[in-house]
Parts: sequence; C-alpha cells; structure tokens
Amino acid sequence: MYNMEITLALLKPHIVRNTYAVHQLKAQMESNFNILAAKDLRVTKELSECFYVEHKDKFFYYRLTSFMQSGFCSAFILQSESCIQKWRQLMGPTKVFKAVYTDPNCIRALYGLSDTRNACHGSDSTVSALREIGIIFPEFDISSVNNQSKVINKCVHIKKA
Ligand SMILES: Nc1ncnc2c1ncn2[C@@H]1O[C@H](COP(=O)(O)OP(=O)(O)OP(=O)(O)O)[C@@H](O)[C@H]1O
Repeated sequence: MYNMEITLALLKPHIVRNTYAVHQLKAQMESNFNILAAKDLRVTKELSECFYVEHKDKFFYYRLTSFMQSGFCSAFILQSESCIQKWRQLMGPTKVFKAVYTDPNCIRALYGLSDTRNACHGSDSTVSALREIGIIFPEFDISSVNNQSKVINKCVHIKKA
C-alpha cells in the first residue's frame, strides 16, 4: 500500500557549523524526499525543554537541552513513502559508537561526535512527527498534507471524546 508520510528532521548545532556536512546532508535529503519546509532556527530554552519533554527525568536531559540551545539548528519537514523509517535509517543508531561499528555510512557515524552531539534528529512515529512539526514549524499548515491530516482529525476526535 502507498504510505506517504511526513517527518521532522533536525540537524543539530555542531552540524550546522559544518558547511560541508550541511551541503552533503541537504543533497541526501533532496534525493530521497520532498522537502515541504526548511528553516534555520535558534532553539530557545523553552523550545528545547518542550521538544525533549519525554526525556525530562533522564540524566542527560540538561546536557541535551543545553546543547540544542548552543547554536542554530536546521529543520526540515520531509515527505516520502515510509518517510519516518527512511530518515531514521539514514540517521542510523542513536549512539555514535554503535553507529560507527554497525552502520559506518550512516549520518551519525559520519558526523556524530558523542551520545549528545549525535548530529541529527528524526521523529519516531506519526504522532511524534505531528507534535514536533507543531513545535518547530507552528506556521506550517499541516492540514494541507493529505494522509497526515487524516491522522490529525483522528487525534482531535479522540481528544474530544
Ligand atoms: N545516553 C545518552 N547520553 C547523552 N545523550 C543522549 C543519550 N541517549 C540519548 N541522548 C540524546 O537524546 C536524544 C533523544 O534520545 P532518543 O532515545 O529519543 O533517541 P533517538 O530517537 O534516536 O534520537 P532523536 O529523538 O534525536 O531522533 C538523542 O538523539 C541524543 O541526542
């Protein structure tokens, strides 16, 4: 079945400072996805805490949210068939040392520096994608994207019930 999806992709601050990496990764995105929206943004304390709220109680939460505030991030709304899994596959394992050994050509193996500075982010589900796009791209009209808007309607319906 045709499974057109959207996802949020983020390039983290140490990557955005690396113009070669940004050039390579943008080219990789362009050849694999439709890029529906893109922008560079400065992630504030509030934004980073909201974005990573699920990790609030983890030992690395402060380290992670501080790092996200340390420079510009590049954000993209990507669209393709099975986009969520496809982008996460291109990113590779969360932990860079694992990525280097198990998937040496993935983005995190090539450009990640540590568990925190692991180069990029990708939503892990449709629900996360919608939440994260809402945080990073509040101006994006998500109802213009067919399949995902059906999911939104479903979420809204569940919430109201
Ligand atoms: N042990 C750790 N030490 C430091 N930072 C960590 C650690 N585990 C995860 N992180 C950071 O928290 C982020 C979110 O962790 P999560 O377990 O949700 O991984 P992920 O879903 O692969 O990554 P992301 O959500 O960024 O795509 C990771 O991308 C990484 O930057």
